[in-house]
Amino acid sequence: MSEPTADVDVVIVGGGPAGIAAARRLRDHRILLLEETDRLGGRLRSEPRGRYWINLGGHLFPGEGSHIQEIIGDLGLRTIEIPGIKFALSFAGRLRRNRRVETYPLTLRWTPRERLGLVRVGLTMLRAVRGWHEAMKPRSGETEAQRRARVAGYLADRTFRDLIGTPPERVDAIFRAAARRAASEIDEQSAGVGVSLFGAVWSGKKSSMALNLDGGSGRLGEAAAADLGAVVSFGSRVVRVAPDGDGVLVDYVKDEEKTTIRARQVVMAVPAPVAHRVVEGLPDDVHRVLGEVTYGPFLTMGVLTGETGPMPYDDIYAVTTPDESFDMLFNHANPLRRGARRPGGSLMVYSGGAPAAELMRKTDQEVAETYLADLYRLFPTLRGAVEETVVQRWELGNVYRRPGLDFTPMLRYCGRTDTSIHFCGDWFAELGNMEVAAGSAVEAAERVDRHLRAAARA
Ligand SMILES: Cc1cc2nc3c(=O)[nH]c(=O)nc-3n(C[C@H](O)[C@H](O)[C@H](O)COP(=O)(O)OP(=O)(O)OC[C@H]3O[C@@H](n4cnc5c(N)ncnc54)[C@H](O)[C@@H]3O)c2cc1C
Repeated sequence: MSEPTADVDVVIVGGGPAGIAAARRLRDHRILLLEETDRLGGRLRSEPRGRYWINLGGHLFPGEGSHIQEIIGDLGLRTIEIPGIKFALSFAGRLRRNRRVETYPLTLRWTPRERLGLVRVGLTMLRAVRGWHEAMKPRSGETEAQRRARVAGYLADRTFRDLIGTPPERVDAIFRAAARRAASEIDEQSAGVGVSLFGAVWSGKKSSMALNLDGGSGRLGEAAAADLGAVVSFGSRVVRVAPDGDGVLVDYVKDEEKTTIRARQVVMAVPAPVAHRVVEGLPDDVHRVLGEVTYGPFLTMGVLTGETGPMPYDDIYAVTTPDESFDMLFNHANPLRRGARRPGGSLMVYSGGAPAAELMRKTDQEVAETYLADLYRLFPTLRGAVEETVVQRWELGNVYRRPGLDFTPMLRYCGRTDTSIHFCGDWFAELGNMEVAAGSAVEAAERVDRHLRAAARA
């Protein structure tokens, strides 16, 4: 093991959207970004395939005025509008499309008992979503971090199951599939998490789910890596972060060799369980919070297709599929479907929560066979058109708030001015997304910047 060297102002651990945002904000200092894998982007991942891309991770980008849009613009990238239907529903053998999403269930054939159950849960949800929209509005004098904490507290004292009760099985199946967008089950996630999933979808034109990154979400990490250059060290797995006098020691393993570097400040831009494992010397309550943040798995499969004519899903971007082995299907070629229909296409299917954990234990080939069997049944014209499948396992797929998590020790810690280890990431929200990751990273980076400037003046 090499001797510690007092080398840099800031070490940033993790090169997902949070690490990228922090590195860009701190690039005027001497920084080093340590990333375990051979790429930046974290859970935003896609691979180019000709004019299409295979998508494997996050893909819905926030709009104008967001931190992510600022990064995208600075890097010379651009988001593109998704023209297609964002919330089709395939259920009981029929594909529902084109109507307002909240009315889909009303078009299904239900028994009187199911219909009554649906109306009951529908009214509960309408009230709760209205409350969520109210909670989302910024209040005067409030910082973004304070607003985020307040929204995370919305209906955080009970599970989503507590809120919706147990509706008849077929009604429940729709809610279960929708809830798995939070990589968890209805009885695991807080009611606020479940409601936020529906709130984002029921926002109509204001929906936050309307943009893709041109060329695929993987372009963000590629462009950021090119832009940051030599300050990124790939293949560098951080194994220990420990305060040391007025600095911090960071141990990392690269090419099987352990190196220790000394930094004045460290930004931890990794999932909470990783931070919990590697960071030492934290106050007990902060360490405990890191260990209590909950994640659920996502299993995704990208599908490259080579059809020569139109497909029944060409005008759709997303379909919820409660009857299938996957929870949702995305048509990643939809944003490119303007003008004449070009041959080929790209789809992604995913499972979240308990079914994802179960299916993840199978081999890639078994996963592909399971997913493809359902895809072919849904869209028989796909048979013979699939050219390639890529299976991706995300064990820490998404973070979701469980009822009862007291996040205040972490927020109090972030408010301190005497710390050298800072945290950011999507786990600062009740439900992970790239904008929270970037926003919390900019806040952490600003604390670091203030600290370094104050130290330089002293
Ligand atoms: C299938 C899927 C779909 C999603 N869809 C969307 C979406 O449409 N819109 C949206 O906003 N969000 C979506 N998300 C969530 C979004 O991807 C995350 O919220 C976001 O990537 C979080 O960014 P982050 O930087 O906090 O963490 P991550 O993206 O997880 O990045 C963390 C980085 O740290 C690195 N790392 C971990 N441990 C170490 C270590 N010990 N040493 C060094 N490096 C380490 C990792 O390799 C990784 O690069 C989706 C996620 C998945 C999996």
